[in-house]
Amino acid sequence: MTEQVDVVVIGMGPGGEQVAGRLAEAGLNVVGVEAELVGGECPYWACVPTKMMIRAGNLLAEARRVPGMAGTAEVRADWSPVAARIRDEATDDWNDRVAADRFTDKGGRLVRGRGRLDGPGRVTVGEQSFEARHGVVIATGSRPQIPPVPGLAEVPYWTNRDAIAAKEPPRSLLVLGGGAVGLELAQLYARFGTAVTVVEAMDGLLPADEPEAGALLAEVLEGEGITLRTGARAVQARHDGEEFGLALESGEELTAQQLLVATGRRADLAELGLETVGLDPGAHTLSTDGHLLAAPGLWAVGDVTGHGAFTHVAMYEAEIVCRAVLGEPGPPADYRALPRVTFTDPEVGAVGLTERQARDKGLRVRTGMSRLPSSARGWIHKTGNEGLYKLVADEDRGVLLGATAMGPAGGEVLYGLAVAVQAEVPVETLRHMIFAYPTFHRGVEDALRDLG
Ligand SMILES: Cc1cc2nc3c(=O)[nH]c(=O)nc-3n(C[C@H](O)[C@H](O)[C@H](O)COP(=O)(O)OP(=O)(O)OC[C@H]3O[C@@H](n4cnc5c(N)ncnc54)[C@H](O)[C@@H]3O)c2cc1C
Ligand SMILES: NC(=O)c1ccc[n+]([C@@H]2O[C@H](COP(=O)([O-])OP(=O)(O)OC[C@H]3O[C@@H](n4cnc5c(N)ncnc54)[C@H](O)[C@@H]3O)[C@@H](O)[C@H]2O)c1
Repeated sequence: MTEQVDVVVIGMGPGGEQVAGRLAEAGLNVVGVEAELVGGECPYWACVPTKMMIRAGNLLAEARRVPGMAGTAEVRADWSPVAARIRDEATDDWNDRVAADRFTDKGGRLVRGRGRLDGPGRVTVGEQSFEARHGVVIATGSRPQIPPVPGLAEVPYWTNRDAIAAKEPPRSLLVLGGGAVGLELAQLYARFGTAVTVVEAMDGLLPADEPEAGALLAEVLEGEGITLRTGARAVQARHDGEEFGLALESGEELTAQQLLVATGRRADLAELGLETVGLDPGAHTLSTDGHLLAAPGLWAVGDVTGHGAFTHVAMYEAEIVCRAVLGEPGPPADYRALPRVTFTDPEVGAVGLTERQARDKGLRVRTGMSRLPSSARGWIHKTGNEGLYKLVADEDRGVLLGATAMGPAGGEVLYGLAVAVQAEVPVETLRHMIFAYPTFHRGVEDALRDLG
């Protein structure tokens, strides 16, 4: 028996939950299908618990900055309140009852299991089958991408999930991948006393960001005692029951109690039945139009679209899909001012294009940079004041294409820059603004001056 409904949402992470909840509230008959936990990766194994862990690590770091600034402080790190907060406050011990109730209270129907397309508008979940009058939304997110390093598949490595569920910090940790996941976790574990080594294949950390930001972050992390190996290729992984070993192409072998693989994420589209709606199940992401339509009556939101693996992208796309399904007017998706923040200390906030991306597009680019320690606020702040601002301007149009705000409040400073990129505020207008003294964001004025 096939049940007739209005909409089926496959995957109830931040993107799917938002679509399904809002459409149910609007009175549609919505089925939300979830294979694991309603809420997805973000609240249970990603954004929320990592930011709780980072908050704890940053508290330790701030306390260690007291000497020479405000007296003396004796700091003894203890992981137990961190592990307890993750269980009690962030994840309810990885129980999604609150999130599931939130959806059903809006009038939605939750079906537990793995959803699969079975032709246009049709979805099966185990023995159950649904036909969706308005359409189907794919919001199945992503999972860790494990690189083909010989031996890696045979060893009990950690992914982000294990790093978040850990009941105590390991004595030593090898982190494969110097991107956002790897570096946020590397720094916070190091602050809790773990001896951390990061192995990154590219020449610098955060290779998708401005190289100046990656270089400064490397300096900061090394200053905190983290060992970095950049431009390093892992050629063999092993585990002898006690210890992990990672052999590098250089001949060096790194060892540690734990190995965290943080080398990116990929959408897993193979088992979704995409071939039944004329789409390629071997694709890396689902291609969509400006209103997130992947095929007639089939929308996609979140990590599966490849527009940026961030919760704010999933939620932004969810709103567009809701409008499309409800027939409400609204603009198509616009990713020009996509913001992203890596919550290391200092935070690395970025929006729009990097200098390299802008030049690769053939644009005439001018850049401006300022360093936080030489701003008034940076000088006042003193210890922990590392940071920089970099602006990328389109010389022909006189507007910002992108910007990086790195510093103690880099993610917050980013907001003004994101508005400037989104609204195409002329650089000339930005130059004649008043920047409050002595804020961290005043460094943006210095970077504007450096734009020339
Ligand atoms: C360690 C870490 C930290 C992060 N920190 C941040 C951050 O600070 N800020 C930020 O913006 N982003 C962050 N992210 C990224 C963020 O978690 C993701 O971009 C976000 O969760 C994506 O949401 P989504 O709805 O696309 O998918 P997901 O959250 O992946 O949810 C997809 C859901 O679909 C379910 N599912 C999959 N296949 C099926 C199926 N066939 N049937 C039924 N259900 C299915 C899954 O079980 C899952 O619950 C972080 C990621 C990681 C790994
Ligand atoms: N604060 C945030 O918003 C936040 C935090 C964490 C994750 N995320 C999201 O999750 C996504 C996944 O994060 P991630 O850090 O896993 O991926 P990533 O793509 O950001 O970084 C992965 C890193 O691993 C490196 N790498 C790949 N293969 C390697 C190999 N074999 N050996 C050594 N290094 C290798 C890459 O060069 C890259 O620097 C991010 O792109 C981001 O969208 C966001």
